[in-house]
Amino acid sequence: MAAAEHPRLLLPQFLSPDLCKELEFIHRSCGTVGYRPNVFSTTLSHLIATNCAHLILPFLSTRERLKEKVEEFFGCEFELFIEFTGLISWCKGAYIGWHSDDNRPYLKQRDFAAVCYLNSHGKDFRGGIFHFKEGEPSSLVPVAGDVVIYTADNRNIHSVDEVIDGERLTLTLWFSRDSAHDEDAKLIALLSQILLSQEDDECNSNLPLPASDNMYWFPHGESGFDIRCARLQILGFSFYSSNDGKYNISNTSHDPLELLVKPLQIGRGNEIFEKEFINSLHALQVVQFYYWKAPELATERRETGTAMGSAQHSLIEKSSNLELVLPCNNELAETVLGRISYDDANLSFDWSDFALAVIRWEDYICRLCGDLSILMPHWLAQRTVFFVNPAELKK
Ligand SMILES: O=C(O)CCC(=O)C(=O)O
Ligand SMILES: [Fe+2]
Repeated sequence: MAAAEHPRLLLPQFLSPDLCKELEFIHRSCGTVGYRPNVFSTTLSHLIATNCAHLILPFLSTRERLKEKVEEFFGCEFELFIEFTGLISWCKGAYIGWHSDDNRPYLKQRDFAAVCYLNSHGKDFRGGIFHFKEGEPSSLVPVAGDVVIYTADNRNIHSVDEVIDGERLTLTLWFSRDSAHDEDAKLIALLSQILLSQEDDECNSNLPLPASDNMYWFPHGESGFDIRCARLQILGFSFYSSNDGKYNISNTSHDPLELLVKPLQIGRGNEIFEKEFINSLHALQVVQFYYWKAPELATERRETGTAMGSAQHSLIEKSSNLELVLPCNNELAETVLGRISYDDANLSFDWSDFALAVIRWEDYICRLCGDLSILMPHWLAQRTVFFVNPAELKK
């Protein structure tokens, strides 16, 4: 069958390995339960709504590069709007049968799809192979950095095999010709609200604020798990009460999940890290940042022969009454989220590297917040969220 009957485009290695890791860090720190069983997602509006507007910056240049590619390939320059941008992960048991992406009355506005693979089949997950019903290529094995673009109509009916193990992560975008579905307009509206509410509250402006608990709850029969607990737990950490048990479960008459929005500490093995985090999402973001940077931190330590973070932290010996007892089925969490692989599978956890990661995370967030404050007035004036190097604007 001729290619024109099934218009699609493959862009191998369109995203750099480090960008794939950065987006993975964002998803694992900020993601919520998704729209289908065993699927998790992080949308740009969710990032803005949870006080992490600065974390939309790493998406922007790829978003624009993809829109240009789609317009050029399908010959519709300057006609398209981005309808949706999101990180979507599929865990054990997730799959989708034959469908086109515009196959519901409320999805008719979708004209094109771009799926960017952020991790790789075989290494990070098993199953999850993509198939087109007709035309070539008939199957795609996800490889981190690769992108597939296709029309959202029935010329590109496709399916994804069930994920057997691990977490399959993509950055997925849909494009529309209909300006009523312009994602930027929604983002600008949200950003303007946030800007207004932040005027009186400067100091906490770059720490994550959790959404409602149900957005993090993965239900399973009578039990389930909170994704914030699960993500920490599968890496070997637990949450601990700070303030000598002031917030511990026995002192709370409310829902134990409320402890996740209060100050807390984290621990591992017999040790609790002394730093207090403002809430579970703050702690989770720093832990995920550590895992993004861990290979580079370990190399630095080996090369310089010193643990640079060692001067900057102290550990408290664990006392069991401080561990937060939360309603999380850990066994289920491990089954659903699977084993996590890192670049260097032999990398062992190191608290002094972690302490250094805390400092590097603060620098990273400060840089993004600085960039955001330069870009935001331009976005609000032009009613679109665009990428430009902030240094260019300062000139
Ligand atoms: O993740 C993929 O490879 C495609 C997912 C898909 O078909 C969809 O979300 O509609
Ligand atoms: Fe699809």
